[in-house]
Amino acid sequence: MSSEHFDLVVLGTGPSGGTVATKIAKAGKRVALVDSRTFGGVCALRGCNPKKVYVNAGQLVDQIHRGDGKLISDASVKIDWKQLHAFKMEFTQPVAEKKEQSFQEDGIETFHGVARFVSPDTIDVVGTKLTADRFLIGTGGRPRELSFDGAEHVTRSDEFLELESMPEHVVFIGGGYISMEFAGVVARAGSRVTVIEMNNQILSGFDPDLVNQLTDSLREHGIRFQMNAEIIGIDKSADGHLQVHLANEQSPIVCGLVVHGAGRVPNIDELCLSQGEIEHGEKGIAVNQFMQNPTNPRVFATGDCADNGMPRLTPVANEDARIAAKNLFSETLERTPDYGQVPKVAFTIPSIASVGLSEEAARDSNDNLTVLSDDISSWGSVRKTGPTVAGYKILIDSKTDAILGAHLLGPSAEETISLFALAMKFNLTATDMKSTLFAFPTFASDVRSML
Ligand SMILES: Cc1cc2nc3c(=O)[nH]c(=O)nc-3n(C[C@H](O)[C@H](O)[C@H](O)COP(=O)(O)OP(=O)(O)OC[C@H]3O[C@@H](n4cnc5c(N)ncnc54)[C@H](O)[C@@H]3O)c2cc1C
Ligand SMILES: NC(=O)c1ccc[n+]([C@@H]2O[C@H](COP(=O)([O-])OP(=O)(O)OC[C@H]3O[C@@H](n4cnc5c(N)ncnc54)[C@H](O)[C@@H]3O)[C@@H](O)[C@H]2O)c1
Repeated sequence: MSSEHFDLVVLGTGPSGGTVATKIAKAGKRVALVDSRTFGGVCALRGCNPKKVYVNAGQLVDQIHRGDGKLISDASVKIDWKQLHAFKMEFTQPVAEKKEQSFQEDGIETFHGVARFVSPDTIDVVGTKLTADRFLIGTGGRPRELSFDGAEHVTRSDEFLELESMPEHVVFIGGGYISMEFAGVVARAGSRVTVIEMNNQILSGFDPDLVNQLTDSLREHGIRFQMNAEIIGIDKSADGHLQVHLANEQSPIVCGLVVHGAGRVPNIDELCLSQGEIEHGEKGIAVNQFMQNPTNPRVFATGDCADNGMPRLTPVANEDARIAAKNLFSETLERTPDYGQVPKVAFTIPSIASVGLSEEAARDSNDNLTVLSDDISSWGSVRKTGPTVAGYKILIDSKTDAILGAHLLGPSAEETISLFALAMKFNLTATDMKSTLFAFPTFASDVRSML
């Protein structure tokens, strides 16, 4: 059994682990990098990037259908899942090899297999022992375990992204990011869609009024919602159909595919963290403001597996990585993350976005709240794309003119929200934004009219 010593061992090659490994290796340290799956992490291989290829297809079909008889005269387009999958592979296929090669060119030693702590300064990777002065854990997240009978029939998001055909009826469990992004594409491709949500609202982190506006529009596009629903089991019939049984419903929902969109949890179960004396809990690996674990100071954690109190998104993982890289070998720990205001976007069709406080939180914390909001489906910028839904809600402190939160729905909401994130990070007031000349005609130029 071999054993090697490194300055730093990094677990996970996603946006956070990969970045830290590269920065520290470039600073001259001896670095090992381990992943249990192909190199590249969730975002590049099984998350943000491949997902966006699918969303682009759904948006394209949507825009063509909306423009029928207005912008164009023949809207006969369809999604070919086999072709779409092949196009997605153009982006994902080269990642693993290119990434690993690039890590090795930076002098990083790469290891494949599940990493497990055997002591506070040693991990085991399929029989090889790696000891280190520092460890960076960036093992990300995984879908939450589902506890009902027949959960093995549920397709996870990474498996969904490998499908080359889509059945006539698809059921999504949960009405969060993953379900609502995929559901929009599947519906635009012509399949029936049912979303089963345990709560009374989908997309819980977004503005409820805009979510209602979006939900009404999704219903018009044939997406069916079962709210406040509890799945008690899934059966597979002899002909391959799945039957989803809900509490308080006599007949099961019959479909060809059930997709997991019921939340993700930190991917830490296999790490044997207790053997490494690493404090952790349900929300992930404990970290202080320097991204360091309080019970094993050799260990730092970043991204989706870290209990950093932040949304589990790539920009957060990147910021964690920036800070961990500064602190890992620093004699004085002083760098802390500057997350600013993290913009959130669900790439629904059209997209919904949010930054800063919700209306409820702004009301609780501010006596001088002004709420600017409207349904802007009839605005020229929106109608020029063909009819769709759009709206906004902007929260302002009427005394200081500070922007407290911004919530957008509609074409380009995914881009426009970052203007608000920038304004809020650098304390621009509502008047500052309103007095800025934005290029016209663009969705950004609508911001002046919103304020
Ligand atoms: C379908 C989907 C779509 C998403 N879309 C977006 C989006 O549009 N925008 C956005 O900001 N975020 C999105 N996310 C979230 C985003 O992917 C994550 O926040 C981000 O990837 C987290 O990065 P990370 O560095 O924490 O680790 P990850 O990217 O999760 O990578 C972790 C790596 O660790 C490896 N690993 C796990 N356990 C071990 C072990 N024991 N030993 C060795 N290696 C291990 C894994 O194989 C993996 O490669 C999406 C997620 C999903 C699932
Ligand atoms: N655009 C993006 O930034 C993006 C896209 C995809 C994923 N992500 C990340 O991945 C995470 C996971 O995504 P997700 O969509 O799986 O989770 P989510 O947390 O966004 O939503 C999960 C939903 O499932 C519901 N739910 C949970 N268990 C259920 C059950 N048994 N039956 C019915 N409903 C149930 C919840 O009430 C919730 O509405 C996100 O929180 C986000 O951090 C981000």
